[in-house]
Amino acid sequence: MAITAETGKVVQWRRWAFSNFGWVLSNFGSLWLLLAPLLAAYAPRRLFKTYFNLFLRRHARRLLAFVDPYVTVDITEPGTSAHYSRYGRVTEHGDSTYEEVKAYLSDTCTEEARELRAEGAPESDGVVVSMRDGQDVADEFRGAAVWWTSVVRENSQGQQRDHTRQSQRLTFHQRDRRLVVDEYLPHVRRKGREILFSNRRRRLYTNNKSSDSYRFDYKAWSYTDFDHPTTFDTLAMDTAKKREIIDDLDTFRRNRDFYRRAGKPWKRGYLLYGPPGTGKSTMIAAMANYLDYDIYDVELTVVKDNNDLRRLLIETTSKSIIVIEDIDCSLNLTGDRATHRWRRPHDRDSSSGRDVDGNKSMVTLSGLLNFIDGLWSACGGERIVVFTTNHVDKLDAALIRRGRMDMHIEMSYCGLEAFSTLAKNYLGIDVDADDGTHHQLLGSVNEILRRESITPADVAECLMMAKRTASSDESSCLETVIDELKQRAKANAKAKADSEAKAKAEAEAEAKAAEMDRDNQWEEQNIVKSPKI
Ligand SMILES: Nc1ncnc2c1ncn2[C@@H]1O[C@H](COP(=O)(O)OP(=O)(O)OP(=O)(O)O)[C@@H](O)[C@H]1O
Ligand SMILES: [Mg+2]
Repeated sequence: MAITAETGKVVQWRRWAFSNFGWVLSNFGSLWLLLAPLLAAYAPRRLFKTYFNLFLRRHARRLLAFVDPYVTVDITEPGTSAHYSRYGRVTEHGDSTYEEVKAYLSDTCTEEARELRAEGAPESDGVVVSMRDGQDVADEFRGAAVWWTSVVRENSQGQQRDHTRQSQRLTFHQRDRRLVVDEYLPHVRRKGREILFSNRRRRLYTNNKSSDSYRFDYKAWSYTDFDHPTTFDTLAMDTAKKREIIDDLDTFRRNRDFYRRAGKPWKRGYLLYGPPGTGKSTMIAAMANYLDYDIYDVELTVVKDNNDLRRLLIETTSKSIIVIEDIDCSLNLTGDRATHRWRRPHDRDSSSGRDVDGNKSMVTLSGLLNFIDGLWSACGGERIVVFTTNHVDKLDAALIRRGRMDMHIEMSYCGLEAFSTLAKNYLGIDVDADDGTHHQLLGSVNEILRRESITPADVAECLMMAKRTASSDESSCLETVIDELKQRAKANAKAKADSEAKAKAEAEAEAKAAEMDRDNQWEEQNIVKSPKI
């Protein structure tokens, strides 16, 4: 039988008729009712009344279940103390079921409903379409038919509109009770949450100074809307490597039940390493856009101690990427785990371990390890942790071991595949689809990229220059790009030679200073030891 709102109406009608019929039967149709005067005559009056009532009620319930096998559940709008959370409107107790059900119905069932209502979505520019009061829609779950009705209840405080509470009423056959309660309703909530989540704007969070936590309006995180245009399509890197990362993210996202079965918290760590300008931050944006997650960008230097770090973690939501950029710049690698302090050489007084504001950070390496995979890290689930670094060899092995940082991704210099993505992004030239027209030019590009270490950021800059100066002709565009790449390679080589020369000069100066120190010490010792004349 096709399940429609009409069928739902019939069920509602039958339900009404049966329930009244059932009441009549249970009160007047029972044999016990006929025997009641006899019993009343011989049994003590009070006792008779109590037993008779109990008996009637029990049997009335059974009879009702027989003649009216339909059950209803109301999911009522939260009270006036409700507010909006990340997933929609919730009460003080954080119950967002009503909003989740509404979102589910707006997506799944409204095709059938003819009278709809539209409201602005709380966290996006979109609208939430829901059923008008009194409308019915049918749904089916694993062969069980259910009907949803939107109903309005007048609150006991008055008849004004302000005091009405909206409910979504679910009707189903009582034989499906377990299926509906244990599986269908959780399914509706999950789907509704997903819909609310995909409709909202994504956020980029950063942590506030924990030294301000005494302020009454202190919040651990501040945020702005996250609107980064990068996707995996525009990310320039080796295609096979990109595919591997996307597959890994998919596997992570899909395998909630696997993580539960395996007894592992539902989270995954990625370590992105490589020279500056190879796309580590860009990769994080692509991941967030692909997964539709928020980003929590942790600035460790303003975190006071391990407790504050833990508090930051607790205040993150699931479906998020927690990022610590340039982790090598924050970590002081001397000392044991307990005394590893986080500091940036340029903004800390190294003798006191204080930041520029004089606040002492007590975050230790073990605090950070707990942050990543301690007991607290399991709360919420569905989290990704990303570290970026330019110097992977400087990091403590415990920090990046597999299990903490599950996947190590090297972001490296630009190759021809990455170039072809960038050429498409910036110039609209599809190098892959080239029929041989630009064979020679591409060969030159390939040769330069193989010979020189040019980062995707540098190539992107060259393409921008070419776009500004060259004509729309593809060949002349590519020629300009080649010129730019050559110049860039020359400039990089010069910068490299300069920095090597500078490093060499500094090393020589240090060696000279050390030698002078040694000479001075030797002189001092000899003067002291030589006998006075
Ligand atoms: N792989 C890439 N794909 C696309 N664009 C890239 C890529 N790498 C770099 N870019 C471009 O270069 C700019 C700088 O890249 P990004 O900030 O991601 O580098 P990074 O590796 O994070 O550098 P750093 O180590 O200095 O933080 C980006 O804004 C982007 O335009
Ligand atoms: Mg970066």
